[in-house]
Amino acid sequence: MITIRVPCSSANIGPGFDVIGLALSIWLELRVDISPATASGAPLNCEISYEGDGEGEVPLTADSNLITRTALYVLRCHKQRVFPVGTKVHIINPIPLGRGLGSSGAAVVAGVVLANEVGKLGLSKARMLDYCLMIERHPDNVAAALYGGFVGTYLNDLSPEDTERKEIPLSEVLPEPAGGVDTGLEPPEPPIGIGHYMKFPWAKEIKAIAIIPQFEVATAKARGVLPTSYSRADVVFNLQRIALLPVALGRSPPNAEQIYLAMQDKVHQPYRKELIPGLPEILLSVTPKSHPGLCGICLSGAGPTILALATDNFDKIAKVILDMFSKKDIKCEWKILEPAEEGTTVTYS
Ligand SMILES: Nc1ncnc2c1ncn2[C@@H]1O[C@H](COP(=O)(O)OP(=O)(O)O)[C@@H](O)[C@H]1O
Ligand SMILES: N[C@@H](CCOP(=O)(O)O)C(=O)O
Repeated sequence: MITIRVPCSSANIGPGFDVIGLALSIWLELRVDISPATASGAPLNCEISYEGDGEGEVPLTADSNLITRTALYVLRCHKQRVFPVGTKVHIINPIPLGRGLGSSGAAVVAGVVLANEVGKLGLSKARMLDYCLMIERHPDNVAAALYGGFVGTYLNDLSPEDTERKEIPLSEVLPEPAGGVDTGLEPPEPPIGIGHYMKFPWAKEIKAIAIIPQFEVATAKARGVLPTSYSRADVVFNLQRIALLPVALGRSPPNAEQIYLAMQDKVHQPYRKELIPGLPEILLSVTPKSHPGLCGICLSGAGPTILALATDNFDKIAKVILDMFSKKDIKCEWKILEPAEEGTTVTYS
């Protein structure tokens, strides 16, 4: 059996829109078995079972499920049109879907790693990141999930031909359904070295409180509400804060005032308030002064989860945010998470 574990992630951490990612301690797990002797004749040779968040909703056919569609894309780039005979993939997913905790990033990473394992492709993590970026086009979640920890990411300036290849519509990378109409053509291969990352230190005292509302916001929708251009003042505001953020979050003991300031944003959070009732009030009123122990607060990824970074008083901080959502008739669950330093792992038993 091959076990693939991929952590969830919180992207942006305030000003680092599409740049900063933090891998956190909820893991998507795949248990993969290849036994030709017990092959069930499943389409594309892949039988899928699923438990956890999304059970009953997430499609379980290899050409529709995001994890196996991604794996098929990578396999087909390597001239393998189907899974090995008798492939069984059991998916255990505790990452809440559509809440800003990187469920799709984790699914894409899991799919690329699945293809690498079953196809015996021998891809490096750097090359696997290229494949992830052909699907999940912002690097913050996938780099954090693949490499683990607190990361800064960037995309290379590619040649015009490579840029064109990288921007091929998603429908051509992952035709829907992937295996339905198999044209036999090779899918578009990713250019080499699309994206890169750098790991930042993380102060051991800081934990992440995730307040997870019981409604979904599709990342595509939350990107659709953002403007296509910004004022110089707003860009400079974010640059000034993002320059401080990795230093402030790596310094031990943490300085809450510095972290709070470094987590302010004018690029995405203000525009997403229309999708998340109560967001501006929560971000403005929960501060290190009013709530000792709090270091900083932001929207997690595209939302609706709120991420509060804190060193103490976790229950009190969570409760005040739960109460504010409750006034808007929004129920939430909450969890204390820690950085997942290791990133994606593969084990064999
Ligand atoms: N484990 C999974 N298996 C299959 N599909 C998944 C899985 N996790 C996420 N997805 C897909 O990704 C979608 C959520 O992606 P997205 O809107 O980007 O939100 P998130 O913030 O959770 O990444 C789900 O609705 C589902 O289609
Ligand atoms: N930078 C992206 C991150 C989306 O993260 P997700 O966890 O909501 O998928 C964005 O802000 O759109």
